[in-house]
Amino acid sequence: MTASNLPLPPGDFGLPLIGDTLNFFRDPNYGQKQHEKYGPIFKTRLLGSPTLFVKGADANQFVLTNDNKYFAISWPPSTKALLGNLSLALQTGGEHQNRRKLLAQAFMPRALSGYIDTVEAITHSYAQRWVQTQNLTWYPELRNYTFDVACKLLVGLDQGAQTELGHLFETWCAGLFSIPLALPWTRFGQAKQARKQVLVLLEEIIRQRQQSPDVGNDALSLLIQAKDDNGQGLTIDELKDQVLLLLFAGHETLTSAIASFCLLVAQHPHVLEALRAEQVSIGVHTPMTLDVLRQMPYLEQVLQEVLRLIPPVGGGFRKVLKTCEFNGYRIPEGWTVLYEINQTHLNSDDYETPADFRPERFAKGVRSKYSYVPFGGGIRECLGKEFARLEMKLFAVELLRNYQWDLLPDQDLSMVIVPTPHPRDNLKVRFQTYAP
Ligand code: HEM
Repeated sequence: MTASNLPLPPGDFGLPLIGDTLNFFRDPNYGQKQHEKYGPIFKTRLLGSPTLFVKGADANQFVLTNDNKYFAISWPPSTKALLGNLSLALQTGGEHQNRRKLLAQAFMPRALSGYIDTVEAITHSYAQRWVQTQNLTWYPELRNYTFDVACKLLVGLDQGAQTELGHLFETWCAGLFSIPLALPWTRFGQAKQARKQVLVLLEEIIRQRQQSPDVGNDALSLLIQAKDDNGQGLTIDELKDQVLLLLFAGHETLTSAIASFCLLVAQHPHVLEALRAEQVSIGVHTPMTLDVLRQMPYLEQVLQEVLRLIPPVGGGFRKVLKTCEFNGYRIPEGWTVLYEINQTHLNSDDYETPADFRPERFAKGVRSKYSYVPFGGGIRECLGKEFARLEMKLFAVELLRNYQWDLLPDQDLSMVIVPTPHPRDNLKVRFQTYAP
């Protein structure tokens, strides 16, 4: 039997045109409920496109190892327009591979080692401010923190969140997943305008850097000098789009990840106690190095479990390039597929009591590569994965060694999922210095 004779997966297209779009965005448990009804693969309609939701290690492997053959990355029209044509996120095939290799130079171990001091210094200065404030609404602060780190490490800019670039970047971000109607008062229109202004500022930064005798030691300096296999460097237009992508890709995701770490650890005092004990056993190391950071197995397990239980990216969209078969079902050309990271991580075949926060479950590593995919996989696996893990660890180490944070009463800790998971009341805490 050929793929075109096979049945379509079960499911319901919902309302004409909009299908189940509203339920998908409004109900954090939408995927889970539909899977309970239809099994590990179901069809519906999202943003006008017939869409298949798939979860589980086999489905992830099928989608992620067939990028370029059966599938291609897919973004909503607003995101495409705001990222720009020269962004790695939109590039495909050989061009994507070539650019990925070039950009990866900013995330090699040598580059990462050079970022440690900067992350430590920014984390320390934010933490000192939080001690002064004591009672905090933490999430917006954590967003400023990750943006400051990204600005400094990517383009050498200090206190990025307070700059014009920071303000414009917020307006740009707000339009990324919006209705693509470019009018002066729409979110998309304002974001397009902000994109133009952001690109002007990035161009100024890049030109100054190119003319300066001091090349700097941030990602931009590496990207300005980087060459592909043909000896070609990035043009200024491409540099701008790629830097904008990197600023975006790491900002919301990392904020969500460190906020979830703070929340889950505050809710599980025995985990906090074991984390602190591990830090005591390691002792003080100045300067901190990648090697020392590798000697923290329990912290590693905790961070893995945080990204399992509350993955910052819930899944990835792909367009079907060619009709194919999965698990006896037809996957028709032109449809959209969403591989679901969050639902995969809640699979009880791979994780005992999957809803519980139990870092020890990772003591023996992950069961299979595709059952644990917080950073995706295959040729589009997160480019900033090692950088993200480094920043999460440095942030955690600074807090575990020196501070105490307690959740304030009377707050709504239920999760908002869009654009990335965070507590509805933005995580209110009492933040103090810690003396063992
Ligand atoms: C905890 C933090 C992060 C998480 C959970 C995360 C997750 C992901 C995931 C799931 C993908 C693949 C999406 C897909 O398959 O469609 C991805 C792609 C990507 N990420 Fe991350 N990410 C994080 C941090 C970062 C950071 C810090 C950077 C860079 C500074 C970054 C840069 C990228 C880029 C450039 C891509 C696109 C790769 C490509 O298309 O080839 N990410 N990320």
